[in-house]
Amino acid sequence: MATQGQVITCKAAVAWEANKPLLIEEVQVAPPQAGEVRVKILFTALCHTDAYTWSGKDPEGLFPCILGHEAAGIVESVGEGVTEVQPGDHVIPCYQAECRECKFCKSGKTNLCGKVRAATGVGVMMNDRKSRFSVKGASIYHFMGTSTFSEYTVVHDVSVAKIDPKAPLEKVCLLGCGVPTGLGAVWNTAKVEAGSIVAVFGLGTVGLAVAEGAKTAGASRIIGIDIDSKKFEIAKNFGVTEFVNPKDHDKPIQQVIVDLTDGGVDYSFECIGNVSIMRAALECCHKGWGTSVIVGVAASGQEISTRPFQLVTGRVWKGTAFGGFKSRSQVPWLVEKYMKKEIKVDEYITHNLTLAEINEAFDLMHEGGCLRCVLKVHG
Ligand SMILES: NC(=O)C1=CN([C@@H]2O[C@H](COP(=O)(O)OP(=O)(O)OC[C@H]3O[C@@H](n4cnc5c(N)ncnc54)[C@H](OP(=O)(O)O)[C@@H]3O)[C@@H](O)[C@H]2O)C=CC1
Ligand SMILES: N[C@@H](CCC(=O)N[C@@H](CSC=O)C(=O)NCC(=O)O)C(=O)O
Ligand SMILES: [Zn+2]
Ligand SMILES: [Zn+2]
Repeated sequence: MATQGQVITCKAAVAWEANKPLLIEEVQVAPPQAGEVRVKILFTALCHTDAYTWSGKDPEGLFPCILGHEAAGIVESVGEGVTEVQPGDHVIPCYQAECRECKFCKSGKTNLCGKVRAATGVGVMMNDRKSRFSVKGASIYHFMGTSTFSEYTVVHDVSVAKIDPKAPLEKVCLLGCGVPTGLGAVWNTAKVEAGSIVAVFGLGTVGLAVAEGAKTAGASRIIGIDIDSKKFEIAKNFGVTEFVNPKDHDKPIQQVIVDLTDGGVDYSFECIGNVSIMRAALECCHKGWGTSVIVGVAASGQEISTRPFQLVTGRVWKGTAFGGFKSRSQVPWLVEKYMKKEIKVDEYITHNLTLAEINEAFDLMHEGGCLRCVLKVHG
């Protein structure tokens, strides 16, 4: 292949500073080293976590960087020792790696992987602790080990899932983050049983995927809570059976939910990233068994609190990363489920733009009508 082993110059959206508009730059992307894969990104969506890091509130946020972690593309070239993917394979980059060798992977208790996390948290590659991106000689940090707001990116081989080449990349890019996170929070982390009463706080993509997961798990009631009543109509399509807008009530929202459910819900999910709502989500759970799962990502310095009595009396607080899914093993399975129409994906895509329009796409995220905006990255 003509580009193999060569530096590729291409377009990428660079976040030079927190909160400053992203700039489309000519970026040099170095060839993949041992254990690395260079991917031509065809489509990327925006997730709220990109906005969070861009805002400057992420303690791991480094600038300048190339954000983006919910995408799909085609392998352009591979470094030495890479055996599981080859040029031409269709792939989804995975910010949650899966090496199958580290103590996390072998534990059978978690989907977290320790192989490359120390490097991805500081915006570099494991091999030489350097970035593969530069602009006019200045190094640009990677983000979450994926950096998909670029025409080409370099990822670790443990951070890439090979998928069915027949899958439409402009849709299945969503299986890189938000949809699996919501489904997996229900199926893997909470393990919701049929007949359960479920509360979902925040009806963005992640919260709606929680609702979808709860519906397929056979939940009897799925209560959606959001401050924007316009979300309620669309939420019905994802399985939400009842809606509560905290603005319509004088009582604390946890009391409203407890009163609605004869003592509290079996499972609750916080899909916003607001520590006060995390408390409410725990405290609306039923005494003795109610379990609350934290999905939302809260800003640096924010901490959760509740009376320990809430836990003493049987409520359980959990959290989830990528919905507990083992990325390389299970993302291809999620793609197959989508192809068989067993899970929704298209329904979460409300907007389509191009990489050049990325700042408009971020603006859309803050408007009520946007779930996921998919960017066409090339041409
Ligand atoms: N743990 C993990 O692995 C992952 C975590 N995340 C995190 O999950 C969260 C959700 O992501 P995403 O769905 O993309 O985000 P969205 O912003 O699309 O969804 C959040 C929703 O919550 C609403 N909301 C805001 N404040 C409140 C409130 N006080 N009470 C009720 N609803 C409220 C928002 O309304 P409005 O739009 O009007 O503000 C919005 O509808 C984010 O924190 C994200 O970083 C995402 C992916 C993976
Ligand atoms: N750098 C952030 C960490 C944010 C975070 O918790 N990320 C989630 C994925 S969010 C995707 O949209 C995650 O998987 N966490 C596990 C991990 O190892 O990062 C911060 O410090 O707040
Ligand atoms: Zn995400
Ligand atoms: Zn591992």
